[in-house]
Amino acid sequence: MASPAPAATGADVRAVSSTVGDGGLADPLLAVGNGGAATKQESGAEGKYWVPADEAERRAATESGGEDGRPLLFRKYKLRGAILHPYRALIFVRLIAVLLFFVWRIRHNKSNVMWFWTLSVAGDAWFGFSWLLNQLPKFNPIKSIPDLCALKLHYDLPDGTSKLPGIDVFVTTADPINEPILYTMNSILSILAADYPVDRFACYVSDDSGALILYEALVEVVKFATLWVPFCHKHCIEPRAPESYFELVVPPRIGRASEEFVNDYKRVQMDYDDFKMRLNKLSDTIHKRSDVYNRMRTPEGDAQATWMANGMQWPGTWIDPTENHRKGEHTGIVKVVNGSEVDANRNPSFNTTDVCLPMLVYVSREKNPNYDHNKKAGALNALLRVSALLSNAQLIINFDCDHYINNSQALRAAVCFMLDQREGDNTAFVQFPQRFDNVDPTDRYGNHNRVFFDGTMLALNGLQGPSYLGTGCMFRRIALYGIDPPHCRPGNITAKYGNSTPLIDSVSKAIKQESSTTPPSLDDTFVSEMEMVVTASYDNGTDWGKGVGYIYDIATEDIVTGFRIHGQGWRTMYCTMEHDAFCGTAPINLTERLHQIVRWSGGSLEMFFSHNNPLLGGQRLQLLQRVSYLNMTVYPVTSLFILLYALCPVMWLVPDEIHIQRPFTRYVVYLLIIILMIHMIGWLEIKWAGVTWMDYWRNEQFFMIGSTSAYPIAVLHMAKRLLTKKGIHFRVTSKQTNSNTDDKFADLYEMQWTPMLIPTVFVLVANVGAIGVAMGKAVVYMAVWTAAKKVHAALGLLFNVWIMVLLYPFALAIMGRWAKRPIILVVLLAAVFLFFGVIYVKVKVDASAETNQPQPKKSTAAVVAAAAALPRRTEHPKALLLSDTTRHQAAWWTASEVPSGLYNDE
Ligand SMILES: O=c1ccn([C@@H]2O[C@H](COP(=O)(O)OP(=O)(O)O[C@H]3O[C@H](CO)[C@@H](O)[C@H](O)[C@H]3O)[C@@H](O)[C@H]2O)c(=O)[nH]1
Ligand SMILES: [Mn+2]
Repeated sequence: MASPAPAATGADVRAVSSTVGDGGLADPLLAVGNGGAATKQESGAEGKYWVPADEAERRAATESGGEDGRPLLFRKYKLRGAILHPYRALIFVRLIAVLLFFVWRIRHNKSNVMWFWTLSVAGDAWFGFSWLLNQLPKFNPIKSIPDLCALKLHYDLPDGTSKLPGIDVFVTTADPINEPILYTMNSILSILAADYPVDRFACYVSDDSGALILYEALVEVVKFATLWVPFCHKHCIEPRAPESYFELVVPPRIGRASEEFVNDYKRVQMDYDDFKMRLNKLSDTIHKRSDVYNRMRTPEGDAQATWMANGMQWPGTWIDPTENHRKGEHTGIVKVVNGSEVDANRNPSFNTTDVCLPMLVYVSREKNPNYDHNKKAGALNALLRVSALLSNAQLIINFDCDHYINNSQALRAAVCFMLDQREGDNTAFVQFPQRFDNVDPTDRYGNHNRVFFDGTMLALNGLQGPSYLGTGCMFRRIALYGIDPPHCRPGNITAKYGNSTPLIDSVSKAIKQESSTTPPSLDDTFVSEMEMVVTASYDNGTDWGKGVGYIYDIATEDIVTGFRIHGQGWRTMYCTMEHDAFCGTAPINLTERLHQIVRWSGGSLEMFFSHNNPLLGGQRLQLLQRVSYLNMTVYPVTSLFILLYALCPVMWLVPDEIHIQRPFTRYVVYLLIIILMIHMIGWLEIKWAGVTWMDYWRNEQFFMIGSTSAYPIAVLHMAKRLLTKKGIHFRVTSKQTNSNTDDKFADLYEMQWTPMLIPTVFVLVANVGAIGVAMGKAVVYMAVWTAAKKVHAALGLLFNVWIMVLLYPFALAIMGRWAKRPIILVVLLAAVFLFFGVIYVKVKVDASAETNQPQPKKSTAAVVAAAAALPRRTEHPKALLLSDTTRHQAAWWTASEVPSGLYNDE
């Protein structure tokens, strides 16, 4: 787990010694992990479970000098037979077991509540099916490790120049408040300082808020970058996002570090503090300046404009919003922030010629209330077009504004896959895992989602490749243009790119891989062309958002964009690095996190009910790749069954006894076998994925929380969309932290109630209450129960407790600040159990006093058991969240039928 301490030490060592310039990839077997202790453990796992898979290819390449003289730039590893064979065998055996179990249930259709029995068998079938969807694509995990040394050897020329391909880096931001400017600027600084030839990459920032403050912040970034970038290059600084660097690194002292480094460090740190101060003051500066100009130049009664430093009115949104100058309604803006000239005088002491910065471009596409802006996908497509005109790089990488480059070698790592002799030309994108540095140490809401990133995606890497996950993904430009991969012999280009002739020309240039070596001159005609391609109406009548660019009409553009690309026959690669490539922020507030999950799971369902349905679309999808997309689009449905089972304990309120499945003992034995098997498979997955039990467990817990809140809401949204045609609103995840406190994790304790949380509260209360009642029952009936009944009751209770344990992070969440002392929860729970127990005993004793009939009507414990019967996690669609190892076990939910038989069978 990403604990700040070991990371700090690592960064410190790197900064001081200046020796690690290759991102720590010298040993390819150390390719996964995030530093410190975790790395040690994981690298051990690597050596143990992974073996080279491409020795023959490498030999052939060496002998022949390569098919076309191009080098092999990554290494492939497969799972060692000692773990792969048992893993596959277990999956097979479990499949048989689940089928037998299912047949057995059908043949023993004994229940006195037949509708419940039928429902539970339907649930059984669904869980079994969705477990298969999740499990099958993991049959052959493959790890690919970039070979940075080989890349250097072949593409960096001895004269200091380079043959590396061009990269256009995209950053999207939508809101300067919810997405704090400081984070965005840090992300941009890490990009500008990345280890890549400065004339070969450019950074494009999309600002969907159209605010002057963001543009002026970029101007400040350029000023600070002229110091920061050479400092990073000179001392091999990691990470190259200054905020994280200064936070993680112990300030160097003379004696431990060279005097030169200490002096440079101090100077840059001071300059960084100044830079932050200027950023903080920007809002004020703009206000004051605008007041002055408005007083001087705005006639009485006219709208109060917002003014730029050069004395011109800002074309975007104004502080006092007015027609054509408000959020959602303003003209398009494209501005090259730094051009090519940089103030070289600012770094006289760094003795380096490396003062140039990559081109930095500010883009705010036109907003017009009469058009759908297609959220992030629309913003990215606008960047695609502007960059096509300006630099037209062959490769593109996009970042959310809160994700920075954590390993300066990351761009090079991705390029290794794109240029490799074997599959390079057919590789459409290289996806990196998402890592986060603001997550609480115990990762209460499973934000790290390691099971998904390190397990599921690695498995897909053995098929056609990982899906596109949003941020930290490098694309081949032509793959985004809807063009077929070379192995499919692309035909004529029929896609409609709109009516910008320079843009259409740039497409043919991109196909021929001609990058423009001479940047276009930014004259008026050219600037208006750039503004034309970011107008709100540009997409009309074109294929943008359909077959070209990032796909529209869905809450999650990522999964569906990746799907379309895979469907055309492209392959993709997954790249993990020992020192994490990128790092970002995740919502550690439960409500914020659940909103994110609603968007992801809602987007998945939207995809299922669209023409991008994995059963219909994607001609060239490999079978198992298709299965994995199917899994990613249907998994939220599972939550409906889970919710139903989790609510079963309310049955203790019903006086009649319920029998769903008999004979009971045999039933429980079958169930336990199936459950045990799913965890054995999970255990093997943990091993090969190099994740911890804690990651696995958090995944289970959060799947349960989501299944009783966010996923059912997504299903409702989908139903609404089918009826009303209105999609899910893209609610930008708030990255604001509670600034009134010093506590880095204050957001964790901020409880924000939303209706979505009600079902989970209900499930929690039902289960806690049921345990209390079960305890009461034990007091009343212990003396009359047979041994078998006691065992059954204990089993029921166990299941019930299991649900409670799964919902533990939720219980902490609703305690708000009180959760800082979890002991309060323990005491509270004990009190509630006692309360329900006492009430039960009291009611029962009173009732038997009246009727003199002490026999229990129905087993609480059994009912309780029902609750426990949950199926487990499913796959997260967009991965971000879900788990996936074992998913649905028919078994678990079947446990819900425990109530049926508890006291009646046998
Ligand atoms: O109208 C919009 C809405 C969003 N964004 C940007 O989109 C990115 C992602 O938005 P965020 O609210 O942070 O979503 P997350 O849930 O954190 O993002 C995850 O999920 C998204 C899909 O739902 C992916 O696109 C992201 O890459 C992935 O990190 C941010 O940079 C936003 O600025 C825009 O540019 N314009
Ligand atoms: Mn985000």
